[in-house]
Amino acid sequence: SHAWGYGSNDGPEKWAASFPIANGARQSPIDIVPTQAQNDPSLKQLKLKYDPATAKGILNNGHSFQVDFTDDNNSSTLAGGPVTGIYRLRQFHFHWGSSDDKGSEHTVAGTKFPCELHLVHWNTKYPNFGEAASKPDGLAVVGVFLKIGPANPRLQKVLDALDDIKSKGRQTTFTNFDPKTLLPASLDFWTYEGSLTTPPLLESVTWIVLKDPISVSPAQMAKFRSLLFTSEGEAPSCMVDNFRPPQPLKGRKVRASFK
Ligand SMILES: NS(=O)(=O)c1ccc(S(=O)(=O)NCc2cccs2)s1
Ligand SMILES: [Zn+2]
Repeated sequence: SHAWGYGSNDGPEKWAASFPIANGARQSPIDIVPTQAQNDPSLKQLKLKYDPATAKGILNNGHSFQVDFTDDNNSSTLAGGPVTGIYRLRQFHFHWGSSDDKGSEHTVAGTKFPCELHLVHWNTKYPNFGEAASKPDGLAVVGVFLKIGPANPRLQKVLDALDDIKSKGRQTTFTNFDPKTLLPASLDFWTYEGSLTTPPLLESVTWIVLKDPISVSPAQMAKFRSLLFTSEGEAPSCMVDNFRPPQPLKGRKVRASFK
């Protein structure tokens, strides 16, 4: 079966058995080394247009939690930056650690952050998300680091919903939310060609990792860690350390949108 997780028996070191692409040429995440990233003046400004009315629901999927968006029109889109065409927002989710010294998937010159936000978009040149997810230019994921600091009021609506989705399979409505409020002031980014960081690990993602983090407080991190990997009725297992470690660069170039 394709049951995978983040434990010692089903975690990232075991994924290649069911998903051989885990050892592929463009796997994610990676360690971003700023001094080795090349500034590319041809990179366009990132254009993010999000309509809060497209927020639909929030779900504990047993690996993370995600906020899903209606993606049957171009109300919430990404364009510009390294991509050609228009990509539609599908969902956003997070990865985090059991303590503040780890949790992010991408690292910056070896530095780990306690949490990382991913906003998942799919290329509208394909008929739907599933089709796009299997194409080399099918997805674009914006990554945002979270750094310990003052409580971030913009996170609160998301964190307050977690009480209703504590265990795997729980979902609830989540509307009228603008994910743009979760972004830092600067949209400076690094970009490289990579993959999904969870099975099926498809090599279809143009990664757009923002240079500047947003803040999260220790109390807010505790809310993330209050979720469970497990369903109601199972022996509870805290949802923490749901991150894949950095993967080999294998000759890929990381470009920077800034000097
Ligand atoms: N951490 S990440 O942003 O790289 C993501 C991992 C999984 C994502 S998904 O929700 O798009 N499902 C992926 C798919 C399932 C079946 C076909 S594709 S996004
Ligand atoms: Zn992710």
